[in-house]
Amino acid sequence: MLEKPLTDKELINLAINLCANILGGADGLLVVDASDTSLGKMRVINADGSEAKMCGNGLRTVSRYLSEKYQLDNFKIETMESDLAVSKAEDLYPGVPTFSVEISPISFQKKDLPFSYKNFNEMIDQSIPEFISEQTFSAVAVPNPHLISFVSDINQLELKNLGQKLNDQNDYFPEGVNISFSQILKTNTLFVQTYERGVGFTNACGTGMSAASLIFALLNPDQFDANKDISVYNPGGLVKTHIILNREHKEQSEIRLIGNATFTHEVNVVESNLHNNKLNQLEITETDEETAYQNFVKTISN
Ligand SMILES: N[C@H](CCC[C@H](N)C(=O)O)C(=O)O
Repeated sequence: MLEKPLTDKELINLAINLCANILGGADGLLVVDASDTSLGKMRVINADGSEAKMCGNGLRTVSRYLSEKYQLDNFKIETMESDLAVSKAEDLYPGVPTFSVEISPISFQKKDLPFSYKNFNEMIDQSIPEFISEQTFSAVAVPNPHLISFVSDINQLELKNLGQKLNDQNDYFPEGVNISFSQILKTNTLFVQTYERGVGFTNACGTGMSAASLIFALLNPDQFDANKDISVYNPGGLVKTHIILNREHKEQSEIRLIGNATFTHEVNVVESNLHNNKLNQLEITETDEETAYQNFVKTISN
């Protein structure tokens, strides 16, 4: 714990510097604070310095950090909009610590994303020619904003162009949006690639894979088995999701994201250098966990 918390300005400067210049780059900075309501509080700062309401991959790693700090396997973590239930799960593979986290709250309302498109209040399996013709889109907040489109093949250039269009100054998503293209490989098996708000392409987006799983369950009853987890492949590997779908009140559906919480390096830094955004004297020690995760990735084939 820091002697003196970083100011928001210090956090933003540090996130931009860390994500651009350390360890070959990172998607964002996770901040663990004390909490009055849960075991700890997580804040998410994107690589561009913007703050997000939620980070699914981040919540799993913060869960592991707090689980090991307090020797607990089931607890809650405070996030911007709600305190979320997290639990240690069975390792996906030897040497791959795994956590299951609640992804919530869920909203399809335009005010919660926010988006504006014609007089729509929701955007579900909607043809939006202004985005990409012959493709349908669904928008959901978990609670950060996601735009999901199911495709037969992922056109990365189209995904990048749409990602840039809807995260630059635009009238559709004034606060930007994470965009995922997803393929349905077979029953309860997806591939998801995400262009993330505030970052760009990442290996995996936990909330993106969670949002895609929920929309998949909603739109594909014939390929969704509610009694089983969904396997979600991504450019970086695999996670599982579990969806409890409430068709009558879809915002009361439940999402659990289950996946690795891999600490690739330990980084020690003098606190004053965090406040001054000086990262030229870091003490970095690599762990063997990335090797274990890559060994796991070798065993999965979609
Ligand atoms: N870029 C996202 C935040 C990080 C989400 C992602 N890293 C995840 O694992 O969910 C946003 O601005 O909403």
